[in-house]
Amino acid sequence: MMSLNSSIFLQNKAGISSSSSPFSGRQRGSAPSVPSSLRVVAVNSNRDRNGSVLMESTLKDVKDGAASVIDVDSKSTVAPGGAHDVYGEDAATEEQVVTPWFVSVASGYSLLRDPHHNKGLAFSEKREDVQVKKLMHIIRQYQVPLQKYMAMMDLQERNEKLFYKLLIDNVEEMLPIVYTPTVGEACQKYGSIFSRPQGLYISLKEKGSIHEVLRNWPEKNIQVIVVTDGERILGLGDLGCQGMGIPVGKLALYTALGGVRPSACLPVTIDVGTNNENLLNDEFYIGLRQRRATGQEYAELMHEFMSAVKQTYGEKVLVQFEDFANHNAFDLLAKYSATHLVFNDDIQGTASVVLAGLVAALKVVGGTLADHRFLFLGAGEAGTGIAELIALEMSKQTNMPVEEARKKIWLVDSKGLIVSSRRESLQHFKKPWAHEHEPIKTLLDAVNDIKPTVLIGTSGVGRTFTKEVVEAMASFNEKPIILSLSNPTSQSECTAEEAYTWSQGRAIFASGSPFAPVEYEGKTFVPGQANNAYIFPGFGLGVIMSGAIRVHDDMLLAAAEALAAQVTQENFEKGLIYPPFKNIRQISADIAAKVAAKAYELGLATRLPPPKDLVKYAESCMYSPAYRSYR
Ligand SMILES: O=C([O-])CC(=O)C(=O)O
Ligand SMILES: [Mg+2]
Repeated sequence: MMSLNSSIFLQNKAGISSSSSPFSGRQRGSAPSVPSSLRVVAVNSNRDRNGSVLMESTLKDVKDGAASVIDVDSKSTVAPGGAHDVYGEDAATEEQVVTPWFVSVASGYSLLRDPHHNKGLAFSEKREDVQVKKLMHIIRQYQVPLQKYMAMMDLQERNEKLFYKLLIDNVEEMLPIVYTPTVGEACQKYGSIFSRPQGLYISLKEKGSIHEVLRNWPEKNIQVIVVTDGERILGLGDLGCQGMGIPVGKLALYTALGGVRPSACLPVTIDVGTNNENLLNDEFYIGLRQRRATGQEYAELMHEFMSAVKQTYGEKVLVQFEDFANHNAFDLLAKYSATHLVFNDDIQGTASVVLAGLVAALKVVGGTLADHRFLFLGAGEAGTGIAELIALEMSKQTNMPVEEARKKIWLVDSKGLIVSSRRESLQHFKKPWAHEHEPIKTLLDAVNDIKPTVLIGTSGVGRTFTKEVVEAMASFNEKPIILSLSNPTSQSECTAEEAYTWSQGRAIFASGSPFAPVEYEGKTFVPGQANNAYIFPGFGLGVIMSGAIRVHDDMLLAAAEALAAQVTQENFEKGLIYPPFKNIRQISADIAAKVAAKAYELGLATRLPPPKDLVKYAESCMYSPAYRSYR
């Protein structure tokens, strides 16, 4: 095995490949130490900007990214969004003058090639808006969503600020490109469309050296890691290390929707192999060609990763688990939630967004949570995660024990209704839902028997809410609530059009992936997008800005309530149970404030004293992609 240091190659949000990954042949040889000529430049640059010579002993700090060029805490109103912003740029207000530099001052050719600082043709004047317009014009000319995705990824590599400006200013149009559904297709074809590595790959071959691999990453002050092992990418199954598109996409939303600065975000894919035969036989597959490691081998690698993360980035780095298969997802969350700041987006983020939609929907259909009956198709991470959060909220509202609240919630899995006679053979996360009932095999029979008011699809299997199922829901509910949450669009349990048509326009419908508005009998229905993208960016911001050290369920409830409160009468009239994404940064600030307030209340926040106005504070922390003036 070649040395780890020799495998480093830095590019912006750089892909760094680890020694065993297929990219490792690209740049061998030199260790990643800073050439001495650059060190001299670093000294000079600091003499120029600060008027005094940097002490020799601080050179290493500069190189390691530990030295702060701008003392943000004391000189800027911008708080933790940039408090550890080594180069001061992300944290600077739009009016502040900053020096664009990494180890050396970037200028001329190197400045143009550095995506973090590049402004394209806008170096002489502030022409960012024109560039956004031009890029949108180009992207709209592509007919194929995957081409748009590739153009966006290319832009992210070339000009980071422009990428985020474009995404923020056109969020409703661009979300389906950089996120579900297109990101799903991108992951499936990742090997073929691959041009530059994004994120950090850690494979089984790095066992024993994960700490060193993490240290290869160019940014040192990481606040959020999104990590996957690629075993359950959306509803598409095992995509091995081609799942990297998901952490990259999720973190793009952390920045665009939640204002966490890009340099604080680290996408990670753990490569333990894949059981996907097509990928194993695909000549363009980019990961380890072996079947998945499991059991102790898997657990040890993950444990080393979790320990290395804490060792490298400290207690307060948020680790978001994403798209792990059920068994690992539940085990990892249970194992690390007491010792690390961890959050599972598929279990907890999805739960929070769905609870928010239900709380909002009750304003239309009436009743409290406890007055309703819930039936799920799918009893994995999302299904049981949502069910548990609903039960928790119901129990808080009514003072009934959570065990009682659970009895109003039924789950169907691939073997039928989950009932007590199946208890022995059930996976542990399904056991709390095994209620007393006759066995029922099919969803349709379960719907007709349980007569739910709310039907939620989390099965990862498309088109399972058939005409008969939706018609049955509409036969005993004036306004049936139907949520088709599986992603991407191909896996959605039914389409928006089917839900509205088969319920004669009475369904309150939302889906995980976006659907266009539907005309039914002269009325336009706008389906909401029940996707955790509403929650995790603001949730993460709230955690970071309060310095929270653990995630607590009450913080998820707080996020859900904050989101539900954003749905207006105007939204309801269109059939929406979520606010439009175009206001998402404001919504995220609000969610962040509520999550932070809860963290303070629970004694989990370490940034003291608490800011007086948490919403304003959240806003002040948010990264803005506007070009800065370079001197
Ligand atoms: O990524 C999404 O769109 C939502 C999600 O977490 C999943 O489906 O796994
Ligand atoms: Mg997910």
